[in-house]
Amino acid sequence: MGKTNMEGLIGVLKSWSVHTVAAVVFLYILLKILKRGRHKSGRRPPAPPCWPLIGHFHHLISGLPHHNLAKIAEKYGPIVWLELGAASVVVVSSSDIAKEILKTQDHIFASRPPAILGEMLFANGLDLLFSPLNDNFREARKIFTTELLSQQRIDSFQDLRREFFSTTMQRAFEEGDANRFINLAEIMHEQFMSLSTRMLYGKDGRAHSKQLVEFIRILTTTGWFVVEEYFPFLKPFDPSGQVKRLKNLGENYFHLMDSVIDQHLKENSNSNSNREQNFLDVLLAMSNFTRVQVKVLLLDILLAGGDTSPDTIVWAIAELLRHPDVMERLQNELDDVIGKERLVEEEDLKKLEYLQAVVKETLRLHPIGALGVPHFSTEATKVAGYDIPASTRVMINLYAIGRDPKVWENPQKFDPLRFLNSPIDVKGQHYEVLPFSSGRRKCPGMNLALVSVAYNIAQLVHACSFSLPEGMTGLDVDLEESFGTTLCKRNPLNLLLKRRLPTHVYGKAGLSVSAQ
Ligand code: HEM
Repeated sequence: MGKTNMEGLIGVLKSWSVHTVAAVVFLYILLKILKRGRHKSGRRPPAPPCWPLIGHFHHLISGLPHHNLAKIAEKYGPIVWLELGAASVVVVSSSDIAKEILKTQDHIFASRPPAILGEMLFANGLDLLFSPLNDNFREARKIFTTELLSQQRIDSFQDLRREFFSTTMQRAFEEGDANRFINLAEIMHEQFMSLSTRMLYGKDGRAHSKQLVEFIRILTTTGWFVVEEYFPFLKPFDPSGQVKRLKNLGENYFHLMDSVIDQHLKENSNSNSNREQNFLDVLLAMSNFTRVQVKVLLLDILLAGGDTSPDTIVWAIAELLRHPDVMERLQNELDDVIGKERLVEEEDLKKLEYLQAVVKETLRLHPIGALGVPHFSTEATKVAGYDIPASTRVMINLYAIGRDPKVWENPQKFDPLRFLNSPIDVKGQHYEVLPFSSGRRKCPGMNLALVSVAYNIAQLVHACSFSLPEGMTGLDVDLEESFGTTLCKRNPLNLLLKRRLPTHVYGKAGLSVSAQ
């Protein structure tokens, strides 16, 4: 829910006539009375002051939502009750309470609330990301974890990752040779989009389909905040225009994927080769999956697996540029373990302890899913001694948890040393740092993300030297955030990339080696 989205809400409110306002206020009061009847008694978590009609929305109007919610938590405590229009929301900002939600009471909180985005683009939550806790969830999760994201499958994509990183590096060096800067996020997004579609259906979607590239760009850059989700009685009138926009976007995607699937089936029937099955083959062979379901499962990966790793890599490089001592130590580790006569390989990653610490520290400070994906309670329960009714949305402020001063010493400081010789990991067993969340809904792409992120950072730091635009030093690299599909760096990180190792090393790895 970024600033522009809140401006959208204000715009919608401003455009209402007196009659509309009166009708809405009436409906609001009615809703409140009904709700009070439903949640008769109980001790709710503390709540900041609330306004009629919009509830607590005004606390989120300016600034970034995860920052605002962290400030509210500082004042009202680690579990807070918010009314956002008609939706009841609990926001959790401490590791202890996150553990209660994601472990002790995972069976109650592992569902998803209904969402307009899920309805319009994901066929009413027929995918995994938006699916409530039901048989569809269990089946989708199983197919992801066994057929696409298992360790064996991840290993089988190693050559692809090497190939696509080489393409990225080649392009960056060509630009560097011509003294042109590259936007790191841009080339990383391109790499991961090509990689995702190759993993999913064996084709480089970026190279093959301009429409797909455009669709992903629109989906990830436009606001996801839909006013009507919080004021459901407005949905038929669609005052923000978001409902129609998402519906059109969904229809475009389904159409686009139809042609990808048709083409895939045609090529399969024409080919007598015994190529290995890809994920689309597996999905199409599932007799109980409809075509719509196949399309929304593919969209989960295009979306959840698309920007997440590249944006994390950009954060890591930005932090390394701001901390030359950390950059130097990482380069020294890479030079000691790999040497300067070859490029990094994925087998090297487990020997690179400091690199692993850099990855963890980046994820602690910059969890790209800052507020996770909303959870939803399926029955009434108690958390931290408070009564939480059924059908309550739960947001876990993963960003605030990673920076909790009660847990982390000097929490704002980028200091990978805190993870060296420490048992704390980022894989969901230690609730002090939860970039991938934990429990039944934990990110199923975690192991793939961890290897891809570590590999790309290692390659960039070992094989490339970075220069910033003239007059800039590392300290001028800003850490301003943008809150959208991912919590990414707001301003582009423009870099001039040159070769750091002897030229023949790149030649041996199949890259062209024109003089610098
Ligand atoms: C640095 C990279 C990534 C981070 C930090 C990250 C983080 C997250 C988080 C916080 C969630 C929400 C968990 C919850 O609801 O409690 C999530 C869900 C999900 N992630 Fe990731 N993710 C990353 C990369 C990936 C990748 C590479 C893929 C797939 C290729 C992926 C696929 C998914 C899916 C399908 C879900 C929905 C799971 C469900 O609803 O059961 N993610 N991720």
